[in-house]
Amino acid sequence: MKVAVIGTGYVGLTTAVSLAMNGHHVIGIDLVEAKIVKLRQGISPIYEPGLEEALRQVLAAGTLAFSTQLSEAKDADVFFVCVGTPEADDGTADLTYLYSAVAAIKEVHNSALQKRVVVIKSTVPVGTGDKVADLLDGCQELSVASNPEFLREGSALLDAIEPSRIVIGVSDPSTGEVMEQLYKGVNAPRVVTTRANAELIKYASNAFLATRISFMNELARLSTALGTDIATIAHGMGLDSRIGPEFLRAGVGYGGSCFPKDTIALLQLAAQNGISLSILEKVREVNATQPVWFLQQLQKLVPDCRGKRIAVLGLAFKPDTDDIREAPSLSILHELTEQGAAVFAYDPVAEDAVKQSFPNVTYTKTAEEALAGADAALLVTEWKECVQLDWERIRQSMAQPVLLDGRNAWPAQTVKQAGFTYIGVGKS
Ligand SMILES: NC(=O)c1ccc[n+]([C@@H]2O[C@H](COP(=O)([O-])OP(=O)(O)OC[C@H]3O[C@@H](n4cnc5c(N)ncnc54)[C@H](O)[C@@H]3O)[C@@H](O)[C@H]2O)c1
Ligand SMILES: O=c1ccn([C@@H]2O[C@H](COP(=O)(O)OP(=O)(O)O[C@H]3O[C@H](CO)[C@@H](O)[C@H](O)[C@H]3O)[C@@H](O)[C@H]2O)c(=O)[nH]1
Repeated sequence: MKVAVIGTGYVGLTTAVSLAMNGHHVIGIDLVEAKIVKLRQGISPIYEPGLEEALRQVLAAGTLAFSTQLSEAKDADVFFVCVGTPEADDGTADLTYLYSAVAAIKEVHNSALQKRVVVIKSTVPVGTGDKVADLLDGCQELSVASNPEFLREGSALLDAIEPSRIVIGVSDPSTGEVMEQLYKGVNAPRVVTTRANAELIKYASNAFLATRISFMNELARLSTALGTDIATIAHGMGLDSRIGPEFLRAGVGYGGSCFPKDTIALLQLAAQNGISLSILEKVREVNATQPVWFLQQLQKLVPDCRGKRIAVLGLAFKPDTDDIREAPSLSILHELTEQGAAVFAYDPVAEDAVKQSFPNVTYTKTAEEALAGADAALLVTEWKECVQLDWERIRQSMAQPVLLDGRNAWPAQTVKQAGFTYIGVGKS
């Protein structure tokens, strides 16, 4: 099929590459010319292991092309809308990009006889698909499907190729058939339902995952008070198949481009409908205070950070991405610099994104460099470069052997044996 993918961020780019790998003829569209220029050269504007290689393969095979002009894709059978839906000032999802993409489709699409589908992949509030259908009312051959995306940054392409499920929201069977043709050969359970259900499945999934994390983070605070080990507790809980092992890792809090904005958007959607999602409110509150709680643990060991050299390892909101949107590292850097600490930070790929906001931080080329001479070290993102370290050498290079493990990823026993004072999140 001929497919236009509008927006070449995480979702658009991985959608375009995976569809092209599946034999569709795909054209990726973005307003930002610099992105398109790079993409045409096989350079991915986002960092993810393996993504650039896959991009180059489909470019070479001729199944994927890029343009700034949607008119070049006017013959597409399917228009994927993958533009951002960021948090507006009031916490609702800002649909400006989405509606302008829809207007562009309406303007360029080639009013042929065959059916064409506008697929909303962006995360949007319940009712948006119906509004888009209303906007396209005059275009008989265009129908609208909601097809939310569940990929995770860092493994986005793999998640697009092998999704956990394909959720398709449609209002007529023939649109469902086009979607089925599009995903032919993709081995994943299907949920074919209404657009509204599909839209809510997306928000509910993210809200539930965020809830698990905040539940474990709050429990970690109790675990610290009791002297128990949250990782062992999570393991014991996760063996129950009704609970499962995923998303039970306590840490410095969740970040990223999705959980923060999608939880507030869901709260606002509920409020607009007269419903209070009080559990979700707490989830956000716990997440906002988790970096604060973490720094209180540092205070136990370093009561006054003024003039102290503090190493911060990891800045991206999670490993294998250069995304720093809503990363817990940002509030940690802010607080430490406010307190007058001399902060030495290391991240294998996210340094440039952070630099502008924190010019007073010293950025190092290796984790070892950040740790040398430090009075304490904080693990904020569990990059392998920040976790697999020669602890004997680090012990000798640090001014004070103090480790605060914000991801429970350092080997607690090993570092203690090497002479470090170690504190994790909900474990000591
Ligand atoms: N990032 C994720 O992991 C993820 C996962 C699942 C769902 N989502 C959802 O998918 C959507 C996109 O997320 P993202 O992270 O890829 O966003 P992004 O902001 O990284 O990328 C969006 C891209 O769309 C482009 N764009 C905006 N308006 C356009 C237009 N009219 N025509 C062409 N291009 C246009 C922008 O220039 C940008 O490159 C959001 O709704 C998000 O919530 C994101
Ligand atoms: O047990 C855990 C798991 C994750 N995290 C943190 O949670 C955040 C989000 O992680 P993850 O969900 O892996 O990354 P995202 O790429 O933001 O993916 C989420 O958000 C996407 C955008 O909507 C969805 O598509 C995905 O299904 C959903 O997992 C990160 O800061 C992680 O460090 C924890 O603290 N503990």
